[in-house]
Amino acid sequence: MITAYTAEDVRRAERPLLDADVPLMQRAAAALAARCLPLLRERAGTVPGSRVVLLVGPGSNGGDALFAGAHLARRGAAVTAVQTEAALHDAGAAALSRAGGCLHRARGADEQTARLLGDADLVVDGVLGIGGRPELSDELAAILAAANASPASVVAVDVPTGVDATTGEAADDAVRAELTVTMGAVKAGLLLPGAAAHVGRVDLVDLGLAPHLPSEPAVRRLETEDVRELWPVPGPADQKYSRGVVTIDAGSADFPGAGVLSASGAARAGAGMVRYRGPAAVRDMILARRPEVVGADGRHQAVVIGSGLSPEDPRCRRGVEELCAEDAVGVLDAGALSAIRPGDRLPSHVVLTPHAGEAARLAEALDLPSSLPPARLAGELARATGATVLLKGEVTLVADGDAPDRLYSQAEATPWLGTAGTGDVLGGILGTLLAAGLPGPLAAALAASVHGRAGVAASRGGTAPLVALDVAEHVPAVLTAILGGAITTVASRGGA
Ligand SMILES: NC(=O)C1=CN([C@@H]2O[C@H](COP(=O)(O)OP(=O)(O)OC[C@H]3O[C@@H](n4cnc5c(N)ncnc54)[C@H](O)[C@@H]3O)[C@@H](O)[C@H]2O)[C@H](O)CC1
Ligand SMILES: [K+]
Repeated sequence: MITAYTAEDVRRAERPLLDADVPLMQRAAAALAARCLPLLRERAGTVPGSRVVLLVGPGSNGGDALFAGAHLARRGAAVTAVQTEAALHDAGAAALSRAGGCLHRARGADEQTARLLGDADLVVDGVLGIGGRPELSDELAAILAAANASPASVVAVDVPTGVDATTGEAADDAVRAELTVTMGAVKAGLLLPGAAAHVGRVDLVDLGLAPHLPSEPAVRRLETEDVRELWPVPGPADQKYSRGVVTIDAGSADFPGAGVLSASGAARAGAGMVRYRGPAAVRDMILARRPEVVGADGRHQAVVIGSGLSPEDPRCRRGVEELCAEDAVGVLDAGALSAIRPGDRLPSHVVLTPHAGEAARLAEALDLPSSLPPARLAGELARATGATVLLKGEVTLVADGDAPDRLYSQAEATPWLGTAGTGDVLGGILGTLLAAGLPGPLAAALAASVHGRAGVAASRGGTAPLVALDVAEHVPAVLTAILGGAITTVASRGGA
């Protein structure tokens, strides 16, 4: 699991170490230089004679870059620091000079700055770190635009300049890095939607901050090993009812396919049983495709309501009222989201699954500001309803209904998933995880992760169009790749 923290959390965690004279900046710079070396070798062939440009701002972020530049200069690279402001980290600048590097004071993207950036093999962005605000002066924006246009590899120090370390809000010209080397702790903003196009790979440098960070990170991201650990795998004593029964209440005369897609997502994610409740015509269509679905309502552990329903369909409001019960477990999607009214209180095992447009409409219906950045919007919707909110997008966010400021952020998805019906499949996968007993926020993050991976697999690694049903059909292969080892162990233990 990746855990990420606000800029304030990180500043607070650094303080005791700085007070104890722990040389954090020297460690950060050495680690940064070590990560730059392979990129330089890849780009320029060898380090001696390669061209490195450091973009250096007024604060400690510039200090990191300058000390790292000194390391690279000692390895034979030609290092020039392009200074964006008069103020500079003095000790860092002195170290770079001693190592043979040069300084250039930029005035916007002046001729020399443009030439240096155009000829560079590697650009190190040390303009602003956690002290940076995303509003850029015209001069700075011009320098960053020239860096982004350069053919060089771009490495951001701590946070790409122009990206807010806590919220992820990004200026248009914010640095677009291939690699972000982040210091001490992953910054929350690096995992949030606005930053996604800017951060590239994120590599954490351990500075010993862990004991000083808060126990609750601002943002979490599940990784492959978390999916392996959390995904419900049946044991020898399990049977269909103990694994979990999901009822699908989706699909209507106009959108019958939503029922098929939602039921397929649930079935392929490994539900003990999938039931369908809804019009006979939709049921028959589901059964023609998925004979394993049970066409009669009955006991279940979770219910998925709303995909392929118009907001006026009485099933929507009925579904919301059903899930307002204290012990309710389920998913409200699409049409059912429009049936939520101010004052409805849902438990956190109920997950709302809006895309951006649905989230904005729901916010309006609940008298909340609708133009908030995604992380705030997800949190406010969770706070207002009590439900867990899964806000779909390139980066999917999950806000915990019981602790709305606690977020999960999952970024496995491919843009090929932007096609009709993939959200219905997600609702089904999520229903299965809820029916298996996972808590709302964890089920939502896990569903988003596996759905995204299934999208990548269905689009052959992001190289081909997919249809929504493909996503459901690829869930087992994704799980095989992740769980393979773990399940073999269980099976051989059972058989021995
Ligand atoms: N604390 C440590 O010892 C360590 C820090 N590391 C690195 O330090 C930076 C944080 O450094 P800080 O000096 O606090 O902030 P910045 O370098 O980001 O500079 C802030 C500086 O810039 C001005 N400013 C802010 N926004 C703008 C803007 N949009 N345009 C122009 N100027 C702006 C602001 O007023 C300040 O003067 C951290 O990120 C790490 O890189 C080490 O890594 C670990 C030890
Ligand atoms: K930076």
